[in-house]
Amino acid sequence: MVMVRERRHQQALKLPLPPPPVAMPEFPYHFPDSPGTVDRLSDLEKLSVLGHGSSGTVYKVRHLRTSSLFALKVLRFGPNAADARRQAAREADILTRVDSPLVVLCHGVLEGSGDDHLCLVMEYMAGGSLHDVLRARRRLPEGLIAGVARRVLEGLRYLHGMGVVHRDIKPSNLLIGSHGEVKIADFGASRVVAAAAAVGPAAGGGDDACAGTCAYMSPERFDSEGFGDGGGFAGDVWALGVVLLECFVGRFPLVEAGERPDWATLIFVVCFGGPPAVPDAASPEFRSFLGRCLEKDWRKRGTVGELLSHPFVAKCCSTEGLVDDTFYI
Ligand SMILES: Nc1ncnc2c1ncn2[C@@H]1O[C@H](COP(=O)(O)OP(=O)(O)OP(=O)(O)O)[C@@H](O)[C@H]1O
Repeated sequence: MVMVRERRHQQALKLPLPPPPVAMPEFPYHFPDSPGTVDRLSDLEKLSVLGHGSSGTVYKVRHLRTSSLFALKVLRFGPNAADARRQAAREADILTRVDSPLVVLCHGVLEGSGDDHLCLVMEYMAGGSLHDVLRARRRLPEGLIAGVARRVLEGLRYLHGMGVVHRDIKPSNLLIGSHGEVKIADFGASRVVAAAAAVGPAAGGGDDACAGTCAYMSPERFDSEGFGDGGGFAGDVWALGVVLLECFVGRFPLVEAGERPDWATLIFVVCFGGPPAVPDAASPEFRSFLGRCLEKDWRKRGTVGELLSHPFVAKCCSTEGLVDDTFYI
């Protein structure tokens, strides 16, 4: 094994290319075709804090002239401002490309008063995130999980078709509208790869293997040498599988209850452990679906297209129950 690894290192004369430079767009960024464009921070009134993330705070805001509600995501550039700016520019660049009811839309990208933060004016999602729902309800019934799976797969089909790999699918990045509709949010870790490569699971995953949240990372993102590089799109499918299993068991499913999913523990479990355990209570269809998402070899993992015709998601589409108490266990 050591010899094989040594030989692999000797052959690895190709260095990964540096990431392509991301041009900083001019702010305020205008979305020419969007009637809901917001181009001045002073037009927005802060109403409340919706949540905090690693890159900043999200506020619920009202547009003074139209009374429309938005979520204002304030990205703060800390001491490592150049990296954070590059990431924000990348996120803004992707947001300007996407336009789908399956994705949380952006209505403006604005500079704050200083140059230490950037504001994204996002579609307001009244139901919060899937993370909020799980915190309140702990577990979801299979019918709702199937609905979430279908929506996220449709969103991934749209994004992957445009060459966008999300790379951070997790409960707090799946937002819920007032009628329970699920949309994919947060493109801070995403990459655009060649759209032509997006038809299969084999497209490259980009430069920094660690972008996004490591808890939902696939084996090939933890160890591209051992599992083979090229899990960009397939990595989103793995993350979806972990999210759905979490919805079923009511806690992060890859470690024991009470154990912290730190980097070392996760590498051990994800790369060296067996396939994630699915409780006996899961139906055969759900079990089979999870097995296709959580296949450790990305080459054998289910593709988005295949999973959309899987019996588990083919029979149910509704996610209305995410905002309706009577649906819960
Ligand atoms: N468009 C939105 N509408 C309603 N609530 C939102 C919206 N965007 C974010 N939120 C809320 O704000 C919280 C923080 O979002 P944010 O994207 O900053 O961080 P995160 O995804 O939770 O974590 P991190 O960015 O560290 O991975 C979310 O969990 C969600 O509850």
